[in-house]
Amino acid sequence: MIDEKGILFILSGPSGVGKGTVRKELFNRANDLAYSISMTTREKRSGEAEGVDYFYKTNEEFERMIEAGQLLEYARFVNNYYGTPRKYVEDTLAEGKDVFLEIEVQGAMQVKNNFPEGVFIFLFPPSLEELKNRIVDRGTESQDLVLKRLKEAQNEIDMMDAYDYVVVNDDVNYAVTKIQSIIQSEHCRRDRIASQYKQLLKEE
Ligand SMILES: Nc1nc2c(ncn2[C@@H]2O[C@H](COP(=O)(O)OP(=O)(O)O)[C@@H](O)[C@H]2O)c(=O)[nH]1
Ligand SMILES: Nc1ncnc2c1ncn2[C@@H]1O[C@H](COP(=O)(O)OP(=O)(O)O)[C@@H](O)[C@H]1O
Repeated sequence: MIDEKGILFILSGPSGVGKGTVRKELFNRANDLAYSISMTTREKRSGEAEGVDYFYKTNEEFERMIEAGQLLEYARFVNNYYGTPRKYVEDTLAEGKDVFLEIEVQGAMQVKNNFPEGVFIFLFPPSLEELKNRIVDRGTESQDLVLKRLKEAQNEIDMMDAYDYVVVNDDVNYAVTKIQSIIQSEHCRRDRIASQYKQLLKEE
């Protein structure tokens, strides 16, 4: 294989659409993807653990990482910072392993600038009403924050055209199967490009 680097997959979409749920199910099904655990300044929710769901940082620590260029992308989302550790992603891709990011839309757009060869997947709600129900039913946000997240969702949906794929999250299992198909297709596409390249080398 000519290109032995892993492929970077980015799953994004509005808050409450089911990114976390879909990502967890994707990683439950045996595969050799590496999940990049993000840094955040938001408070740990009950049931979450350091180094599993996020690396929890203070504002000061996070801003020091930004200044030191340690983040591949970062965004402020509903009054908190969220960011992707650059070194983990670059080292893992260099080892030939695929890396999977689950991030919000502003950050995904930064990754698109730095890593245009990444594969961008937008998770789409069956309807806005259903999106609202999911955020409310999850019960992690106050009413004020639910409204903030919904307002943000409208802006995020406007960015959908910038993505390579749109997956409707009507049913978790079906959405995960579609994402697995995208991963397989992208490997076949990469192999095709590699085989064309090999052919070119032979002809030289
Ligand atoms: N830009 C960026 N967004 C992230 C990162 N990690 C998580 N997010 C996104 O930040 C948003 C808020 O995450 P969180 O507070 O965990 O809430 P939830 O995902 O809605 O349950 C979600 O859209 C996440 O996908 C990251 O490293 N960078
Ligand atoms: N396909 C689905 N059908 C019904 N409920 C879902 C589905 N996917 C996720 N949910 C629920 O919606 C809520 C938000 O999901 P979550 O994964 O936290 O979203 P996100 O990470 O995008 O903010 C959760 O309560 C989750 O159980």
